[in-house]
Amino acid sequence: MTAPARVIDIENLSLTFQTNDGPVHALSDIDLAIGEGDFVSLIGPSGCGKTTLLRVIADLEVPTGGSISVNGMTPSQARAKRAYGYVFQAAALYPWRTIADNIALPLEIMGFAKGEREERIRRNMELVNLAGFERKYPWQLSGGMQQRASIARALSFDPDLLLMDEPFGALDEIVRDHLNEQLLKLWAKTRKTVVFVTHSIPEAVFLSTKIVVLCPRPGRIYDVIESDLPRERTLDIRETPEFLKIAHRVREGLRAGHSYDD
Ligand SMILES: Nc1ncnc2c1ncn2[C@@H]1O[C@H](COP(=O)(O)OP(=O)(O)OP(=O)(O)O)[C@@H](O)[C@H]1O
Repeated sequence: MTAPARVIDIENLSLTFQTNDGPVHALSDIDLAIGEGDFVSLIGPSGCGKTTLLRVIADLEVPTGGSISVNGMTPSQARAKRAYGYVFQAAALYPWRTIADNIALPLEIMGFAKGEREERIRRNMELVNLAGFERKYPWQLSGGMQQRASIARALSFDPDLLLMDEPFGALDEIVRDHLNEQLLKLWAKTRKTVVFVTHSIPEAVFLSTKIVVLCPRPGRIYDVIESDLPRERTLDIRETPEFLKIAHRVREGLRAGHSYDD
């Protein structure tokens, strides 16, 4: 079996923000390889650079040192080629547009013809189990449904890479569990590569093929855990010794990198 192609290659990457209070070392000495079809979670305490790392991949921040390639290109080339879809913590849907019209937005910007737009809206709404809600407005949907709509929007132009910044962080645990299961099914069906930011240990372990534990000041990688759980999982897996072992290692990493002075 050949090794999966590299989608993201990060070497010795750093990013220092210059602020009025002096430099902030948001990322330091980051080395990370993400293969095609991987589901990678970034987990760590507040301020350890999770969002900054995701934004570097998305070309929304420019590193101050080291190198990064996305699909073999610079992040800016990858962004120009629409290599990724981005899902934010808040669903960020336009309240004056229907769900279908929100999903259509990137397609309109990219100049897709009307028929193709409609087909993609239909396909992606089905993928996130929102068929039938096309004409609703975002405020008529629950928080979980809104997040599913924003995932459909990120997938509408069929990027190979999905970047997700704590998409389910604001939802209650039962809804989050349900969306985690749906996201895994969607990942299995679409074979996307996913980079997912979370604060939740069970969420990271349940979803990921690889878990990256970060620690702050400066933001750096403390541990990278390759999961040996089967790719097809249901929530019951959280009771198994294999799951608990990985969760334990993540917790140890978080504890080691944590400062209780905050
Ligand atoms: N534009 C910016 N200018 C200055 N400092 C910044 C900027 N963006 C982030 N930072 C700082 O960089 C560090 C990392 O921030 P980042 O938001 O990436 O952390 P995080 O791990 O995603 O945190 P959280 O879990 O709270 O979202 C923090 O100290 C933050 O204050």
